[in-house]
Amino acid sequence: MGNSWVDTLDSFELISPIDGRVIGLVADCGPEEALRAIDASEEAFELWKATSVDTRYQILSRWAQLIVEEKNQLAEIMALEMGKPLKEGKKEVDYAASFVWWYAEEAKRIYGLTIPAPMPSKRIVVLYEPVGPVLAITPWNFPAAMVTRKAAAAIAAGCTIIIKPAEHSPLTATFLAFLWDKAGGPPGVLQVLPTANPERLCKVFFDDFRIRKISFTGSIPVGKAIYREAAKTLKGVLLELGGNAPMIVFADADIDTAIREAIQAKFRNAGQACVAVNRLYVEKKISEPFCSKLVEETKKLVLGDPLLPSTDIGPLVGEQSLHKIHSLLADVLEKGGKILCGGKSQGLYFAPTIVWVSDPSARILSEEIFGPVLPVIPFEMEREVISWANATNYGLASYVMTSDLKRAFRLSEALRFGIVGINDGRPSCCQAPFGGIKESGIGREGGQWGIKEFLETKYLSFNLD
Ligand SMILES: NC(=O)c1ccc[n+]([C@@H]2O[C@H](COP(=O)([O-])OP(=O)(O)OC[C@H]3O[C@@H](n4cnc5c(N)ncnc54)[C@H](O)[C@@H]3O)[C@@H](O)[C@H]2O)c1
Ligand SMILES: O=CCCC(=O)O
Repeated sequence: MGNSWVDTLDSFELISPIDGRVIGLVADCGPEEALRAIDASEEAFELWKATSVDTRYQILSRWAQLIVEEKNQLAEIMALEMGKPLKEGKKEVDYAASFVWWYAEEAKRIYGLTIPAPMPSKRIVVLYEPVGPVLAITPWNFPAAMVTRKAAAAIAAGCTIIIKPAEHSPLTATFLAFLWDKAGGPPGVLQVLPTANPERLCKVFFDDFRIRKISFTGSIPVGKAIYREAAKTLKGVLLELGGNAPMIVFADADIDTAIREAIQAKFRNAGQACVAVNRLYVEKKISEPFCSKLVEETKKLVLGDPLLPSTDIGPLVGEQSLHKIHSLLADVLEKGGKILCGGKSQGLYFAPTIVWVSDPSARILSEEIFGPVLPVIPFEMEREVISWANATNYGLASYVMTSDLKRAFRLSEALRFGIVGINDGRPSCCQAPFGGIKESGIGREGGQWGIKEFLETKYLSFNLD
């Protein structure tokens, strides 16, 4: 807390999904620690908001550098605490650092405005100021990038930030805080409070007027609850919630590209990504050859110990995910579907699976799978597949595979999602606006949009008469 490590009365066991072993005891922060953190955050805010953008740039750059230098260590921590394979973990560390580099630079570009006034004696000036202390609540599936995507933008804007990481991944966030300290980050600007009881801890933050913004990434039900809580003291909210991404493959697509991108978009992080393909619509006239090639490529993915460099897919994060996936598959099979490959699990290790779905009422098409299972559905008409793709309350990512330029534009405009990947299964990057519409969220992270979430607009009216 501040920049010092604090002992708590309680702790909780951190269990690795690799083999169910206890890998550590983590401080279980409660209301007392929450209040201390808010005091420190408020005190630090007065100093941090007044720092020069050069200072912010230098500290953030050093933080980014240290994150990259500790890539192997961070990847190992992620593998141990939430099961991400090392090779993916290293990519995530680069992705996490890219936000810090980006916002180190973006701090320099918080430009105000002057506006021609209605009278010769008046001047209008518009300034952007940091919103104040921020609470960030992050998920376990991208334990490094979801922290830096929020923290770097908030800190660059001049805010202070308190991070409450997910119960499955407190160590990655804590290690990032250690690196922040090492980079010369001042006390109280970035704090991490792990807990086994998020509701009890976060109530203190929700009720405290001094927290002026909540940036949340996680599931839709929790996002909605946070939205209600934030309303009590009218805090701003940034909500990055779940997805149910369609990928539509037209017969005119480059099939090798479509398969490569589908595999990438589905099996990254064992399907535990908000932008993961949840429904793969394939034009009927190519569906058979497409599926056999897709199955052939999927079978090449290596399932196993995430600490081994050859592993592509590690364990699921917990039992709850496992039960959900088995139940979604059982429902598909009951409704006439067919497993084309995979479908089996051993412990938390679930084989990469392709399943043919013939009944549109299958639950797997309307719920977020969050695991390595790819449902394939044939279609015949463009208009029909657009309406199927849009028939969801989710609105995060969507994908179109086509070589027809006119179709690419038509589909980009017709799909009601915040992100459309055109022949691209991995659109996420630090430069672009990431976020959803409908129930997938409010606001955007990344690029020039991410920093604006942490800025207020102030209007100065000068009367020179
Ligand atoms: N849109 C995005 O950018 C994005 C990115 C990653 C994950 N997600 C979504 O996150 C979900 C998976 O992550 P998850 O299982 O960790 O989600 P989750 O909603 O269960 O938990 C997310 C965070 O909220 C905390 N939390 C849970 N209940 C809370 C409460 N009552 N008060 C305060 N905090 C609470 C958790 O401890 C965790 O830190 C999926 O739906 C996925 O699509 C979205
Ligand atoms: O889980 C969703 C976040 C991953 C991403 O930023 O691509």
